[in-house]
Amino acid sequence: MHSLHYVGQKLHCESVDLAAIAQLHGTPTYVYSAQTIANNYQRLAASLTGLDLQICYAMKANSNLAILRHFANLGAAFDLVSGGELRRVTAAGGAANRSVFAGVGKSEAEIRLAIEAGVYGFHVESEPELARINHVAGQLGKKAPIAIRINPDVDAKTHAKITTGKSDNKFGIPLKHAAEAYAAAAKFPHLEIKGVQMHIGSQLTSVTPFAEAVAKVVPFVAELKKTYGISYFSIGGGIGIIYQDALASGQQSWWDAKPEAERPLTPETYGATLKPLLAPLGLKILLEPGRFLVGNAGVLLSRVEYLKRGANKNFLVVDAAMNDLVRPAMYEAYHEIVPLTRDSARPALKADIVGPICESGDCFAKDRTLQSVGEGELVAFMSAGAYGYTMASRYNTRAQAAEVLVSGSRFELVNGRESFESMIAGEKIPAFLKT
Ligand SMILES: Cc1ncc(COP(=O)(O)O)c(C=O)c1O
Ligand SMILES: N[C@@H](CCCC[NH3+])C(=O)O
Repeated sequence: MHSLHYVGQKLHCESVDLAAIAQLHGTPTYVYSAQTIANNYQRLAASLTGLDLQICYAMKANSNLAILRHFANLGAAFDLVSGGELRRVTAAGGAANRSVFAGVGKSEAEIRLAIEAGVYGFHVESEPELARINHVAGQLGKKAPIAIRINPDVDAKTHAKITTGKSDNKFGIPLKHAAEAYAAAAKFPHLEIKGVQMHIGSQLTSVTPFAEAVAKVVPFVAELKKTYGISYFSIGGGIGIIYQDALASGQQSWWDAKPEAERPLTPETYGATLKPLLAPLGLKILLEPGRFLVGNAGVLLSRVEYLKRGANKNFLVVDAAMNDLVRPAMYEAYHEIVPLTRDSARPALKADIVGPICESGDCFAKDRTLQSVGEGELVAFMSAGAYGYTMASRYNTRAQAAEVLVSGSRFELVNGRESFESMIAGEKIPAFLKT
């Protein structure tokens, strides 16, 4: 469920007409719904009541400071993957001491920053990393809390580029080597073994791989509790969202019309399936959802620049591009595209929806049929709240988009459109080129 819906013919986010935001702040602009995020968060937390639960929002999905503060207010901690993300948590007023630090390539400087900030746990991805964390903690005269990321070798049945729990992915330590890794960790004087972690992939639309992975590692987790007295098990993130039919799925009626067996993965199914596997462990359970919490809470607003006729198809050239939203180019991802003002009396148009960047891959959709769009009109790319702005680049010297947060009938710019001056601020012409 989400808060994007038509009021009459105008697409709204909560009570705000999205066209008013586009008018005021221009396009391309990301818009997020605070209400949808809160609903997603509370619904997921409710599905696991009874467990000692901490949601660590995977901030790589959307790390705007306003979004982070919203999560902090809701009681979330954070799953972070870089020193930069840690600094964002602090800047937003989030709790670093309840947050966890993942990633295969943590630098010494990042480890130092995280120990000083008092992170809850380092999610360690290799044996050399154990040695490095121990070394830095020793220099600081501290003990660093760690959990080892287990790679359970389970097929997440998602896009090949976003699966992480198979043995040929770079993530985690294979289950069969994990006992040895923990034994190695126990020997380091500046490490405190605190937990265990796994994350099998992103955009999972069935609960089966989650259940398979949890069931596979639970016996080992119970062993760790006995041997090392670990206190937590992080089962990662990965819950998928609806990309096709994104707009309609915001309404209860869409769900009611579907037979139970055909409903996409819900937090209720996720919770009901995993709770019986996790509860007997008697451990704190951490979840690291990203996309599920923010994906359907965001849209990317864009304006149609041209309707161009090709030899055998139409091209709708919009002012957003792959630098703003790279998912279609990178994963062949589907994003629903809808008009901000609908008019069913107008003929439908079939076209490729493309951006202005000089790459054939700068294509959001092929042969898509859109209702009521033409030159100068506004469209929304649905389900763009996760891995949208955070994956943006400046390719073709395109400024990064603006971001707006909506709450009820209020909205505020939470990141202004990047200026040309700030894009080039770090660049300079060296003396030897100056004549
Ligand atoms: C360690 C870790 N935790 C959590 C996530 C969040 O994933 P998602 O946005 O699919 O929930 C990711 C990204 O896949 C991750 O690498
Ligand atoms: N960035 C990806 C998901 C990868 C998640 C990060 N481990 C996406 O847009 O779907």
